[in-house]
Amino acid sequence: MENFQLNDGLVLPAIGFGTYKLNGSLGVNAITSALYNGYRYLDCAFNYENEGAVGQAIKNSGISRGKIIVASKLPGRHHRYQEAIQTIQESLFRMNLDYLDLYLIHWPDPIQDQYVEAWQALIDAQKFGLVRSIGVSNFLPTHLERLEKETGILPSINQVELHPYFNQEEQRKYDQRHGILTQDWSPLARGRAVTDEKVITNLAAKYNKKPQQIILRWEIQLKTMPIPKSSTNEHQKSNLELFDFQLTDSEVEEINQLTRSNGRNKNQDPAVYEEF
Ligand SMILES: NC(=O)C1=CN([C@@H]2O[C@H](COP(=O)(O)OP(=O)(O)OC[C@H]3O[C@@H](n4cnc5c(N)ncnc54)[C@H](OP(=O)(O)O)[C@@H]3O)[C@@H](O)[C@H]2O)C=CC1
Ligand SMILES: O=C(O)C(=O)[C@@H](O)[C@H](O)C(=O)CO
Repeated sequence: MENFQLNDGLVLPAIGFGTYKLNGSLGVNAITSALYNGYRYLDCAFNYENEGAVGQAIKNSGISRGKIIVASKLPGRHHRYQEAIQTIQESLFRMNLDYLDLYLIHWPDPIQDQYVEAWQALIDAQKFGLVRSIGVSNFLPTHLERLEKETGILPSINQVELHPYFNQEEQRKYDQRHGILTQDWSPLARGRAVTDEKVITNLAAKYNKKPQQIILRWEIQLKTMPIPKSSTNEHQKSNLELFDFQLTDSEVEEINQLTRSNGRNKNQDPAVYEEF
């Protein structure tokens, strides 16, 4: 599998595993199975209430801690400096880990407008050794510019909604220009009809692949990192089988053409959306 190297040196695999909705013992089993199937990057969040399940799955897998990249996210209600530090410590406690590999600000929540203070807390958490790398999620260029202006430090990652209906061309270019890796949430559009689009089914037939594999391969060729979630062994395995074929530039462009201005899944526009 190919790798990404972040602006602070941390190396990530080309694809990660999403854990939203994987909670409790069923969640532990699904996440353990993902680790057995070869995933080495787990994405979770304080708000998913599954950090305990992620920690348990890591323990159950028997894989050494240093071989797994673990990421979690700070919720909007804890953007104040002291609360942010305590929340990271609570994430570690829930996961039963000594350090996290990545911690992201989950949403900028621009109306509340405390994300620069939260960023200062993440910068310090990295200095304290609580986290190895710090990033953001759902940040627009205007939010990133403020982080740079007020703290001088840019994130290693920006995790944003990205799938064929919303390809994030502008944000991707901005991130790339600033040395920030774009990571794709809901890379399969959360199971929406995008897999039935003619351009996707035609490419699936051409390459003898599943529609989901065509979409994930397209995201990799956009130089972004998808983090698909799956509760089934079969889908987890299939979502990793992406490295024995390559789309042509014009095929990548054909998939890009599926993007539309209202293509977001739930219309969560970070310019106005607030999540606590
Ligand atoms: N930062 C943020 O604001 C956000 C972050 N995220 C992160 O991104 C991750 C991924 O996004 P998510 O919203 O979960 O949606 P995804 O786009 O990953 O889609 C998940 C859905 O696709 C199905 N699926 C997965 N693989 C296959 C396959 N090969 N064939 C058929 N169906 C498949 C799953 O079903 P099944 O389980 O049956 O396989 C599930 O219903 C989340 O889990 C979370 O970690 C998500 C939303 C927002
Ligand atoms: O899943 C996440 O990380 C979120 O940020 C949520 O907003 C999610 O997208 C959702 O749909 C909650 O209803």
